[in-house]
Amino acid sequence: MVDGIDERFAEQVRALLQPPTPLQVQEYYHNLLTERQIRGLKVKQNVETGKGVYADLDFAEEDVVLKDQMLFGIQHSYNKMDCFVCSFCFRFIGSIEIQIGKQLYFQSLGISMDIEDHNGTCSHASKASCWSNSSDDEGTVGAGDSDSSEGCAPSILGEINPLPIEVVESLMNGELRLPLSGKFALPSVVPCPGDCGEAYYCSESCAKADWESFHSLLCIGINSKSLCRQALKQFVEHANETNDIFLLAAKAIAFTILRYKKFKPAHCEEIKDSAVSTSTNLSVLLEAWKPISMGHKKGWWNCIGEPDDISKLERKELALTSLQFLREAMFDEEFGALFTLEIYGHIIGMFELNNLDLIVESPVEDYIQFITDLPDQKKKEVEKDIRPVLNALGEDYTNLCRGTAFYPLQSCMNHSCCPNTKAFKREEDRDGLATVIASRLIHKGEEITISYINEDLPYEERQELLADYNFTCKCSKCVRDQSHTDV
Ligand SMILES: C[S@@+](CC[C@H](N)C(=O)[O-])C[C@H]1O[C@@H](n2cnc3c(N)ncnc32)[C@H](O)[C@@H]1O
Repeated sequence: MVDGIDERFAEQVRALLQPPTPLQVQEYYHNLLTERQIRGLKVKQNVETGKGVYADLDFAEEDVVLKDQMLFGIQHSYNKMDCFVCSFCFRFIGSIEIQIGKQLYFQSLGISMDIEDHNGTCSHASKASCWSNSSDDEGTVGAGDSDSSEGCAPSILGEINPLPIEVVESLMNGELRLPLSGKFALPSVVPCPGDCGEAYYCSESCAKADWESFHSLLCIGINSKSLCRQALKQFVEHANETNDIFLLAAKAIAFTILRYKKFKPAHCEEIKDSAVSTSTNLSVLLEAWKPISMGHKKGWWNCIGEPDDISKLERKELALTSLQFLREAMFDEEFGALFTLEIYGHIIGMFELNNLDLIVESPVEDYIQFITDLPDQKKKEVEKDIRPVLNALGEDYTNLCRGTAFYPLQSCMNHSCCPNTKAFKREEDRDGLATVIASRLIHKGEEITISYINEDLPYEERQELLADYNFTCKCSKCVRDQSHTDV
């Protein structure tokens, strides 16, 4: 596939894809852990498994080992119709009424959909799917299990019965209040400073952070800093129709450009060089790219996909179409290497090898559970107001924000089929942070491991799945299972 830009920027691309030295790795993660005030962890490299995270103190079973803030994350486009969340930190925003109203609105248009968890590394139980549709008398509530991570809430949802559109609209615009919803107050909605009507936030600080880190270049609103908003719209449409991982790759590119622009004046000042040379530009670009340079990566077309996945050539063609829209929207010769197919493919490949499913539980579920658990008399009082809304929601009500995200520390954790931690959201984890919990006692000095797959599968199936990550697992369980297979 001929691509002139790739040839022109070949040298810079080589520099960007050069793996960091052990010293650079050590420095980067030391600074990251210090800045984020994360205690008890170290990142070290070893010859066999590359970077890994190690315990720097003892952790008891169930201790939180890490809460990791993502570098790049997106909510899946199909999920935006069901869950209204902050575009930066992924907390639910607005109000219970807005959440329900939006979902009912898209449901009424026939375009709401939920796609169940797929092959992610983060195990999480969706309660919505196991709610029974108890259409019996109002007010009768079973003594259900209220454990949010596993139990099935006793339902007071009735037959599906759509609400008139005026009622749905009054939920969305705040005119209609649901009983006792004030107990589940959510942050007010802050609109995008670029006025795109696509991104919303839980606070001014999230809006600012998103604008400065990514969104100013990716916004399709009137204050966008991109070169061509039309091309951006086409880029987004293409990504939504094909693979929304392109939206995440665009975030990684925008992030690097914005850092480049921020670092460059200071860098030029430092070297007192007004006629800035190509090598200066490259060193600024390498600095801006550093967080991405640390991620384990290979070209998207060289990642092994599912057997029925698209071919290498199809991946390249798809990525090139996407990249062409992005070039039109924000190409600049100064950091042209970021717009080569080689770099685009490696960013996507990095996400393929490292990403974690982004999952945040909805407060609407807490609200419905709360109503369900009310004493009979109180429930009878509120049911006449809430029953029509619950019946309109129906059983397929979606209660999870779903997306995908790249986390700088969690992505350094190596795999084991007998891991000592699990990536797991607790009841109180209601934002986009990744939470890693100790599943047994971990001693200082031990490597922290997670499982990338379902570790309960038989040996051959585990190795087959791990082939996607390009290694053969040699953990103690695999060594034991293999010796049994060999006998
Ligand atoms: C999510 S990254 C983990 C961090 C990685 N070691 C690094 O250097 O950035 C996944 C990659 O780490 C390596 N890896 C993870 N677990 C491993 C294991 N148990 N044995 C060998 N290699 C492993 C594989 O190359 C895999 O594709």
